[in-house]
Amino acid sequence: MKRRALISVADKSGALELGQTLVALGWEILSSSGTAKMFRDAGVPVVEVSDLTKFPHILGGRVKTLHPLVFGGILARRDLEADVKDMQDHGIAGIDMVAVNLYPFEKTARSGAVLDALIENIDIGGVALIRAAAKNYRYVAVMTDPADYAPVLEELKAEGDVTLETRRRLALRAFDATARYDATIGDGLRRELGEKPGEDSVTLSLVRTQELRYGENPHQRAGVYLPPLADSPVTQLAGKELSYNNLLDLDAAMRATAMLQSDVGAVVIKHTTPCGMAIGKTVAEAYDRAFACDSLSAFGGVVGVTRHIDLETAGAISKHFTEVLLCPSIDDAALKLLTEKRKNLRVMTWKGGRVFDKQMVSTWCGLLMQDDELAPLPDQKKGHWIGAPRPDLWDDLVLAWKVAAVSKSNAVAMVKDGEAVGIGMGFCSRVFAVEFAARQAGERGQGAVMASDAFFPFPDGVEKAAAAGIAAIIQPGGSVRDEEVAARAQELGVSMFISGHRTFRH
Ligand SMILES: NC(=O)c1ncn([C@@H]2O[C@H](COP(=O)(O)O)[C@@H](O)[C@H]2O)c1NC=O
Repeated sequence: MKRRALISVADKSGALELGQTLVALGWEILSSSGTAKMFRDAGVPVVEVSDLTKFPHILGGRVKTLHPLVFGGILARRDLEADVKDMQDHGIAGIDMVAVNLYPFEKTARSGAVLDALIENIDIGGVALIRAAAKNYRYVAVMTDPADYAPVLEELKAEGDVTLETRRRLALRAFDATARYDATIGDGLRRELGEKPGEDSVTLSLVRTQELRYGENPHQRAGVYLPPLADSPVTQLAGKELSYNNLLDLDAAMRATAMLQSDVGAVVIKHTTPCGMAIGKTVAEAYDRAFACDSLSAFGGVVGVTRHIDLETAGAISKHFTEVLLCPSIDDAALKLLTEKRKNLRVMTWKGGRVFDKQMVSTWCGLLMQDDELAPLPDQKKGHWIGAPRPDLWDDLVLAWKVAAVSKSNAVAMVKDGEAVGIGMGFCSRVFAVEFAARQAGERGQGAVMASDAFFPFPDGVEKAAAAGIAAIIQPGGSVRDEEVAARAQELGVSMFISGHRTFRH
């Protein structure tokens, strides 16, 4: 008996050669209407599915291959007596190979098509054919990608058959392909219908869009993965390929510049946390001030700015070694200067936007997911002052709040005149964070303000801040010792604003 292949493909590349070779090897080809026409036009013998089933393609192609003579031929277990009897009783002939690729839902969604077009590009029969063939891989070879044709044909010629090992591998890939297809449909329809994904169970399909040279360390393999319908929100204009650690720092720079968005601001990130952050009248000024906070640590940092980069800013940035520069846009002349002076500098533009609404962290206990919101800003109407209100220091308090909110916990930030002068971050004790920030600030701590990303568990952090010359503190409150802490601040003449919310970043 002739072996039979069902070929039903939306993407017809390579399909003609596949059919021709199979026919030359003595196979019979079975195809749906468009694919059958392609074979007929090229003079390749083909049986159209509707001729086999004696049932026409109906509903404009919505039902073409969905028929027991097709699915029976794919799903029958050739060595099971009951299945063989069913095949004989119903005149079903076996189908030994299925080559199917699906209606281009992803391409249609990316083209901005409306709902009707999206719906018509949801493949039903093709997915069923693939799943049936993959389920019955012990007897059937399934190909879902034109790249499969050549190696499978070669094996067929060399071995006289597609080996079980190959059929198994193809089947597993096929199930991945249909899962990815359905996840993409879910994403595309959700987007079109303005629905948010559910939270009880999450279907994520991710495609590796970039293979990274290595991960956090050279012995770790790594890559960047995106959902099929998502694009990276950043564009690289110059420099070496981003590394894994660059991407982590870039994320921190995106968050920090988003926090600074209402101002002309700049941030320098090291190890996913700011080592300088400031606002200024110009981007160049903001950058110089951000750099000055901790110029030692800023070496090899990731710089983010909130406004267009002109030649003056490029001149300022080019003075120092920077790994990555993130900006909304940049002058051609500024880019030229930067790339001439700093060949490896990766220049990235970002107009806003991000890939996921949820922040996902993989732990040894499972994937943690949380809302990925920017920290809420303090509001004088919602929080309250302890001691004398200092509206004159409010702008600095808000900036300090922003710096602490994007810094690693435990974090405190000291700010004076629109510029971070000391950032204590990543400490296990809040009092150590204050000591570190105070050491960095030195004389500049006199009359500065300080933000803390969480409450003070004891008065000691406030005492250290007062000793550094801090005039006002902003903190969430919420400690059992809040009253003791507030009383100490008043004794020391430090005004305190209680904002009401915490901004941990572990
Ligand atoms: N409805 C069906 O019975 C059906 N069977 C196969 N297809 C798809 O039809 C496409 C090929 O169609 P044609 O050979 O007519 O160009 C393939 O992408 C295949 O996945 C179908 N179409 C969609 O569901």
